Amino acid sequence: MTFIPLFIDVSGLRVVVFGGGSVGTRRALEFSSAGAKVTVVASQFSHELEVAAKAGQVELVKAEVRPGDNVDRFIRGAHIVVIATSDMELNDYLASRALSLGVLVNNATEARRGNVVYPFTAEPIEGLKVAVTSLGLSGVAARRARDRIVECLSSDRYLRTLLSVMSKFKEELKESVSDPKVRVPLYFKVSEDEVFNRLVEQGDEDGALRRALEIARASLNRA
Ligand SMILES: C[C@@]1(CC(=O)O)C2=NC(=C\c3[nH]c(c(CCC(=O)O)c3CC(=O)O)Cc3[nH]c(c(CC(=O)O)c3CCC(=O)O)/C=C3\N/C(=C\2)[C@@H](CCC(=O)O)[C@]3(C)CC(=O)O)/[C@H]1CCC(=O)O
Ligand SMILES: NC(=O)c1ccc[n+]([C@@H]2O[C@H](COP(=O)([O-])OP(=O)(O)OC[C@H]3O[C@@H](n4cnc5c(N)ncnc54)[C@H](O)[C@@H]3O)[C@@H](O)[C@H]2O)c1
Repeated sequence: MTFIPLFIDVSGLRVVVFGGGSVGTRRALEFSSAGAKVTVVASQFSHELEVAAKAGQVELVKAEVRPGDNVDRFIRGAHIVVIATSDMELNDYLASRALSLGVLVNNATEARRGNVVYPFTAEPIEGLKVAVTSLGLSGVAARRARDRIVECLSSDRYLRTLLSVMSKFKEELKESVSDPKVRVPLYFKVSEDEVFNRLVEQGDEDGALRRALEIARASLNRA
């Protein structure tokens, strides 16, 4: 089994969450605040979910489900199914039904009995979004790894300046050079230039951007 990392815009997607306890609540609210249409199926719901349902943020379906029940009626039409009940046998059953219906499955109780894993994340650091997972091996280790990456990125002035300068450079180049085959080599050329890197290191955004544009102009004039 190979998991590849993706960042997904879930707005407008239909998400069905089985389980309305602490994990089901967290997932349902996160998907809902990212714009997904969320339905939670569970025998009991947290207070938070009831409040969210009253505010129209999630839909609640109260049902006691057993392995072997017809659960396809809940799953059909969903893009993503989240499995987070406290009944392990039921979770296995739900996972196998959802997988056989071709739906993306996030199994919060056993990562590899699903095909989407929920990573440890952080607020974007200067535009960089971090997500780390151990694919269920150890959440404790994955959380520590996330914290270390965040610490490292937050104190890295070079990277912060580089991101800001390169995004502006890219914007300018996209306006004047329509062919990406011409644009992209310029990004690499700039990122390897010693003077450019020194300016970035010094946090001189304006100077670094000027240098990048100079390099681009010189290359384009030569071509
Ligand atoms: C990121 C975060 C997202 C989220 O859940 O929202 C997340 N776990 C978080 C919290 C958390 N997890 C656990 C506790 C209880 C206390 C503790 O143990 O610390 C708490 C704390 C709490 O709940 O508050 C224990 C636990 N976690 C899993 C199992 C089942 C198992 O491992 O079999 C067990 C029981 C283990 C056992 O019984 O032994 C499984 C998963 N947890 C994952 C993600 C996925 C891959 C993780 C990886 O990279 O390996 C995966 C596979 C689920 C998935 O893919 O959906 C969230 C971060 C919040 C933050 O940012 O700090
Ligand atoms: N972050 C994570 O990914 C993480 C963290 C902790 C635990 N877990 C796993 O997730 C599972 C759920 O954890 P929790 O803390 O949310 O549990 P919880 O006890 O708070 O909630 C369980 C939910 O499942 C529902 N449920 C149980 N049996 C049901 C049935 N037969 N039909 C319908 N609904 C049923 C309950 O009504 C409740 O809403 C745990 O068993 C654990 O394996 C994952």
